[in-house]
Amino acid sequence: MDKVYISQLHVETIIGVYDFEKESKQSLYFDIDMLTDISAAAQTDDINLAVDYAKVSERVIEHTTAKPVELLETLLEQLAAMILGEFNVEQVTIRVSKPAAVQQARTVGVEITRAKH
Ligand SMILES: Nc1nc2c(c(=O)[nH]1)N=C([C@H](O)[C@@H](O)CO)CN2
Repeated sequence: MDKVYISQLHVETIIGVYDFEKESKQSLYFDIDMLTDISAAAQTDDINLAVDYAKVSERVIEHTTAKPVELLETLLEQLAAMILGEFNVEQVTIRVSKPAAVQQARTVGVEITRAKH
């Protein structure tokens, strides 16, 4: 299967378990791998037959900033369902990093893989 990907998409949003995290935005960085068959897009040179990484990026930013959640896990499940539901993607892997969360670590985060069933 082919892959369309987005690397280090930066989004500022309210996210976190603790009260202080609900008061100011933090940076999240997303890496998204989307498995899809690119042959129809390649043969026709038609963006409408491609998984448009710009549109996926827009939707990820929109969803992430729309309604705050506490856990990265919750956000990733929602984003995976959105991408599989709205785009021609068979399987998606999303990794989110929250670099300010643990002072002693360069970054921390969560990664999930979900497929269409
Ligand atoms: N597995 C997770 N662990 C933690 C999360 C999370 O979303 N998933 N979140 C926090 C806090 O919000 C943290 O970022 C603040 O330091 C802690 N652990």
